[in-house]
This record gives sequence, structure tokens and C-alpha cells, in this order.
Amino acid sequence: MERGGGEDKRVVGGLAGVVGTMRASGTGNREAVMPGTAITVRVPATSANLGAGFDCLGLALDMFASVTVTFSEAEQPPTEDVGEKMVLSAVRHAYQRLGKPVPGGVRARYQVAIPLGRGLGASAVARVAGVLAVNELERGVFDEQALLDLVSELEGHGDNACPALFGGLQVCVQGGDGHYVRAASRFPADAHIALLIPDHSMPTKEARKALPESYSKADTVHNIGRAALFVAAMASGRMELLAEATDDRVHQRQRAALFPPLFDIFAAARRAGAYAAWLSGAGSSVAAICPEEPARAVANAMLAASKAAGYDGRALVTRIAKEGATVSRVELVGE
Ligand SMILES: Nc1ncnc2c1ncn2[C@@H]1O[C@H](COP(=O)(O)OP(=O)(O)O)[C@@H](O)[C@H]1O
Ligand SMILES: N[C@@H](CCOP(=O)(O)O)C(=O)O
Repeated sequence: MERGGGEDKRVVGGLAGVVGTMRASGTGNREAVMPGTAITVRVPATSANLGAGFDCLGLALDMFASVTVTFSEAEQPPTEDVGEKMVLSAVRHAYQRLGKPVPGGVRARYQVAIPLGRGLGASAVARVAGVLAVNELERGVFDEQALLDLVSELEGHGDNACPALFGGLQVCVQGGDGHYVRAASRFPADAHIALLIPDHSMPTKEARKALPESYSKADTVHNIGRAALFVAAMASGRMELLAEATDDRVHQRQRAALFPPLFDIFAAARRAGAYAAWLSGAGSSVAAICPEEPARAVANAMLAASKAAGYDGRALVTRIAKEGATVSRVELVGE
């Protein structure tokens, strides 16, 4: 996690949201900005699991959400917005950890959002935004370990939380003492990620219900080896190993019941030149890793296969983001 270097664009984007959120009423035509602190957090979307690495592998995508969290004295009305609610509950979780009361008025406004329930880590984005905003307001009270723990606890696993905070390709597991343990892996800088983002959502809660309580020894052994192979292949640039490395037995077959063309979409991606494809997080998006040259064709092929089965959506090409979340801060001075 880096602190923002004062990039104008990001700060201005944050401030625009703040002014929209924090206008005081009853001040005539020219509304005043409430005094307070506006913290803008820029967080990457993430793709988790990466085939066989269920709940432990994830990577940051070069697609960033931007959320401004404002803290003021004034009580704020309750929100019905799903994203804002998740940010605010992360703020409460962080203050609970500090043993301090939550400041009176907190709002969260998205300038750029990641679509919900598409397996792109939108819930991790919201939770990272809430936790980092508190950390900034409280002058860096949490270290990296505490930040990872706070976000992963809310998520229930660290595979989106970790790359959303720190960027890149990450392995993250919960240790026996409850703390999350992470290691970043190298990855080829020129790898491209083609994404199919279907119009339908697959809420993570529902997609986890599709999974069995236990697995056979054969399936467990199958996945352990492949999750390890994925990291070794990425670290050494041996992309030809990724097809085998993403062959999963723990969640994708089971989740295909919720998105039947899933394996046809994988096959279309491979035919178009992808090294490998996987269900992104709990779905519904599908990610394919490929060289730059066929990346657009891979994205189009996945969209065509999905549409052919009656599932519309959109396709795009992005890359793995090296950097994770960044923070900028503006003090709002009232009149
Ligand atoms: N289609 C939808 N409409 C409204 N809210 C949704 C939808 N899909 C998911 N959500 C909600 O959005 C939040 C984040 O979604 P989640 O399923 O955790 O997936 P992800 O993190 O992949 O976006 C959850 O609170 C979930 O209930
Ligand atoms: N390992 C989790 C990942 C969920 O990711 P999301 O982006 O769909 O929230 C799972 O597979 O359930």
C-alpha cells in the first residue's frame, strides 16, 4: 500500500465527490462545504483464485475504483447504497479494533466503481477504502499487517484483500494464530488479462453455497500442486504451464452450475490464443491470461461464447497492476 503522491487528478476527483456529499443545507444559493476531512482511496479491482488457488491466490488488475470517505461533525442520514454500506461497515470495524467511537458523520462516495457481484473484488475495494480512510484519519495507526488482517477478516479470506492493498500477484493465507500471512510473487510484466464481465451477477455468498463441505484426497492433492505450479510458472515466465496450473477441482465445476457456458468460454479463450482462463473470484467474470497480441481476440472470443449461450456482457483487456491502494487527503475548511 502506498500513500498517494499528491496526483492532481485523483485529489480533484475526490474533492468533486466531497462537495457533492458534504453541502450544508440552509445557506442560501451558495451552499457551504462542511468542515471535515475528505480521504480519497484509489483501489484496484482484483481477480481471485486464479484457477486452483481457491481462497489463497489473487492479483490486482489495472482497473482502479476511487472512493472518497468524508468525516465531519455533522450526523449523516443512513444510506441504502450497497457499496457505501460496505465502506461504512469497514470504517466501524476499524474503529472497533481501535476501541474508539466512530466519528459522528461519515459518508462514502464513489467516483469510479467496480461492478458488484462480478468476481472483481468490489467488496474488497469497499473494505480497503473504509479501513485505509480510518488509517489516514488516525495518522497511520495501523501497520501493514493490521491493515491486511482488518480487510481479510471482513472478507473472510485474503485473496482479494491482499492484492487490493498491496498490488501485484499475491499468495495470502490465514495463519494458525488468526493473522493473515502473505507473499508477493514476481510475474511477467507483459502479461495481459482479457476479461469477460457478464451482465448477470454471482454474489459471492451464493457462489460459496454451491461448494461442498469436504473434498476427496485426490481432489485436494490435484489442487495443491496446481496452485503451487501457478505461482512458480508466473515467477519464472513459463506461461505454457498455466493451462495445467489453472485446472481446478475445488470450485469451478461446482460454480458452472450457476453459469453453464463457463467451460465453453475457457475453451474459446484458449482457441483464441490465451495461455489459460479461470472464473474470476466467485464469478461471474472470466479472466484469461495472454500475450498482448491476441488479447483483444481472446476477449471477443469469450464474449461471443457467452452470448451464444444467452449470457450478454462486455469484454475488455487490462494488465496486472503492480501497485495497490493509494490514499490522498483534503481538509475541508467551512465558511
Ligand atoms: N446484482 C447485485 N445487485 C445489488 N447488489 C449486489 C449484486 N450482486 C452483489 N451485490 C452485493 O454487492 C456486494 C459485493 O458483492 P460480492 O458478491 O461480495 O462480490 P464482488 O466482491 O465480487 O463484487 C455484496 O454486498 C453483494 O450482496
Ligand atoms: N475465494 C473467494 C473469492 C471471491 O472473490 P469475489 O471477487 O467474487 O468476491 C471465492 O471464490 O469465494
